[in-house]
Amino acid sequence: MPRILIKTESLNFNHMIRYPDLQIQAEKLTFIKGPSGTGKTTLLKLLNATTSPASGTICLNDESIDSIDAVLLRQQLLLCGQTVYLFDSTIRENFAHYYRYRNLAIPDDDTIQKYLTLCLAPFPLDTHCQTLSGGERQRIYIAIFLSFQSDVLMLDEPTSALDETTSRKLFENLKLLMTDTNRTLIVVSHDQRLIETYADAVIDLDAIKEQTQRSVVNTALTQKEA
Ligand SMILES: Nc1ncnc2c1ncn2[C@@H]1O[C@H](COP(=O)(O)OP(=O)(O)OP(=O)(O)O)[C@@H](O)[C@H]1O
Repeated sequence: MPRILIKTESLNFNHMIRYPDLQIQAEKLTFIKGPSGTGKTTLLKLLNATTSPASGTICLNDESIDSIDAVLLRQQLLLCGQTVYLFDSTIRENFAHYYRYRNLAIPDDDTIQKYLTLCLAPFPLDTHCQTLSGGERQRIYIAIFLSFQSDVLMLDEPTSALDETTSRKLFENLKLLMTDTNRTLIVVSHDQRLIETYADAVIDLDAIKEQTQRSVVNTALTQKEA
């Protein structure tokens, strides 16, 4: 029986977006899709309390996130946003900056290289990030977040700067790693081919919007057959 990791109830953002009650399974890859402006990014931010709902509840393992320390919550539900923030320094220094910011020991070169390789960015660690392409920078940014090994990794549009082949390879690696390590991946994406190939579950906010308009608000979880 799949374990429910996250449950939302009567979630309302800014009296503007009314989410139906959602359930996200542990150790699965859940995609969130829907047209621009339907509240995909906002949902990720609500889940790790980067932003607050006007009303409604979010539970992580049956515990309200209101009773979880915000820093711990954000470490557990790590959000890798759609805007890539890298410092104008080397790849090694970028990892170091992010680890120092979190007061964590900086990983050794082999570990950094392992995550870069998983994210299809196997560049020398002394490469300056400002010399890299948009897609290369995006992969390095994801590698940094992946390396924190959070229980839940939330990726917002992780393939927006990547071609189809690179996107697929990245997701093959991500899915394998998260499955092997019993971790949960939640991904906002518009890429229907990626969703069809890799999703264990899909939350479609467009369908939700239509359901809401018809006042038939049900679970948004479309679970694929195992
Ligand atoms: N802090 C905020 N205050 C008020 N409104 C906000 C705030 N953040 C987002 N919104 C609004 O909420 C709606 C949903 O935004 P969100 O970024 O979640 O959409 P999205 O589905 O991720 O869109 P996209 O696919 O374009 O990234 C938008 O209308 C946006 O303007």
